[in-house]
Amino acid sequence: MTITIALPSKGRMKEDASAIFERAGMTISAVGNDRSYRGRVEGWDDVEIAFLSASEISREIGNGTVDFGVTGEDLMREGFAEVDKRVEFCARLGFGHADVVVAVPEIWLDVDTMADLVDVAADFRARHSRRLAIATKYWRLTQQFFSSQHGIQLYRIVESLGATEGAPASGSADIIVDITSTGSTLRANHLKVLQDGVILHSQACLVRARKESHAGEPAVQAIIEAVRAAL
Ligand SMILES: Nc1ncnc2c1ncn2[C@@H]1O[C@H](COP(=O)(O)OP(=O)(O)OP(=O)(O)O)[C@@H](O)[C@H]1O
Ligand SMILES: O=P(O)(O)OC[C@H]1O[C@H](OP(=O)(O)OP(=O)(O)O)[C@H](O)[C@@H]1O
Repeated sequence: MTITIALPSKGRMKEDASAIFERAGMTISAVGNDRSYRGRVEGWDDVEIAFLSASEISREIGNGTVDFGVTGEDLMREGFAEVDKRVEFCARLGFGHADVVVAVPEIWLDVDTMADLVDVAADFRARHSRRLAIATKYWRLTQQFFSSQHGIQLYRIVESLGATEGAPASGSADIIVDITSTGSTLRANHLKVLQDGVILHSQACLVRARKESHAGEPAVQAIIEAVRAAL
């Protein structure tokens, strides 16, 4: 059986992902020229590498079109409902750290917690006859956190595909849910993270598609063990 591992072809996770595999004793080389999107692993003839973007990798693992991949936990959890049934998070790799957070304008002085936001959402309805607008590209995580975990139903999601932190200032939304690592983008846009507003601490993970064909396949376990030993 050939096992396909999807690794980032570009972006912030590319170098660190390759380095982990190198340390795991799995040296990757491109098949064909340097711009090839296929690779192989020296000494592991049953393994092939597919180079894809981080978001493509999460999709392909969730669909089971690849066996393993390195991608952000946020992308996996946003992409698929009940993701733990579809995939196994085999290892947290110690890079690509970012938190998915709820952030509000700094000038909302009396809003510091999700409980405060419950009041704000009710207030918006009563005073402004409209719902609290949340700019985000994390629809699923936002809905789970607001509706299921905090019982907030009075909100509206405004889809944002970039520059989410600018939405409150431009008036297209009231608050945001987005990823932050250093916090500098939030500060530059005069936004603050709510005290209990961290939805997910994300980092790069080795993720396996749960497939029946993996049972009793020695190479599957060997890959997991090699990567874990490299951490
Ligand atoms: N400061 C950050 N901003 C955004 N994402 C970050 C940050 N730090 C780490 N990440 C993580 O990086 C991953 C996205 O990686 P990256 O932005 O390199 O993908 P990409 O190559 O741009 O993919 P695509 O173009 O398909 O969106 C996510 O899992 C995210 O959590
Ligand atoms: O907390 P910070 O360190 O300021 O990082 C957070 C910012 O970084 C990312 O944007 P980026 O400019 O990387 O663009 P991208 O999301 O399109 O990759 C992310 O969308 C945030 O806007």
